Amino acid sequence: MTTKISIQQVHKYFRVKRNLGHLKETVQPISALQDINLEVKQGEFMVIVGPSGCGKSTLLDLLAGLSKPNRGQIRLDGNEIAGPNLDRGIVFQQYALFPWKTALANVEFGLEAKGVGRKERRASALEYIQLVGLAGFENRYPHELSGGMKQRVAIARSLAYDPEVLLMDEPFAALDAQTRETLQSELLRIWEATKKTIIFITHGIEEAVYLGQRVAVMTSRPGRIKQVIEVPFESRTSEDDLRSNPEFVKIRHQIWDLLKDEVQRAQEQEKSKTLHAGNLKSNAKGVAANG
Ligand SMILES: Nc1ncnc2c1ncn2[C@@H]1O[C@H](COP(=O)(O)OP(=O)(O)OP(=O)(O)O)[C@@H](O)[C@H]1O
Repeated sequence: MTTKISIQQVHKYFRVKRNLGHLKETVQPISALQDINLEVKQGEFMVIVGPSGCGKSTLLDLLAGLSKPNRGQIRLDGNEIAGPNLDRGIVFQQYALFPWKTALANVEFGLEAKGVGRKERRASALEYIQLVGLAGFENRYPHELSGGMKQRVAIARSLAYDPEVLLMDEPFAALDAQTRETLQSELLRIWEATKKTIIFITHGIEEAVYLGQRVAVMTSRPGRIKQVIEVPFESRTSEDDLRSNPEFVKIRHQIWDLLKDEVQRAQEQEKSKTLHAGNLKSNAKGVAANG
């Protein structure tokens, strides 16, 4: 199968200002991603899983073209990603819908950006509203829709302008467990129907194994790809209860084994960051009291 996205030796760091209390403010680089290498095939469903703060969203921003790597390259169909483009659709955790537009008008918006005529726009938007299971709700405003429905609109909007790749950053994380499971299987159905290449980011191991044909497991910060696990289920949508399939349970354990040390390390990083910030505060107070 042809390579759709190629990530080669990507490094990303941020410059962070540190106020050392009594000392001058300094700027330090924080390494967010280190030596990321990953190939995603045309039509593949690739899931990226990793502990909190490991750089998942940073990687997605690079793929979206919202920021640039400090080193390395990301290519789409062999061309280096130079910025945001309609060839990539993004779905975020927060629905990012226009509150003053109906569900249909929200979906049409992407088509407007692409210069599609009014009549065609409406027909196409209705088709996508139907694809995500929202027929009958097209004239509702976002505040009249549940969280799951809003996320369906967001997915329809991203699909409507027919991107090559769908980038999804924890799109179901804010939903309740039942809605999340429903949307996971809906997404698989949509993926099978549209044959899009999907890169899906999550914290959830079960979600990763359920959705991904392959799951890339990341290390704690600086994020690297620790291992890529194949999930060899032919058709996820035709299996009744995939989650209790022994192979599913085995892969879930395998990923947890890879992740648990990383999660612990990420928690320790978080703790020391909080402690450090606390010390700086009390240092600064001490200086103020002494001065
Ligand atoms: N603009 C920025 N400036 C400075 N540091 C940043 C910036 N964006 C991200 N970081 C840092 O880079 C690291 C990776 O952040 P990122 O949001 O990509 O992680 P994540 O894996 O998506 O986290 P989460 O799962 O909690 O959403 C974190 O330590 C974060 O604090």
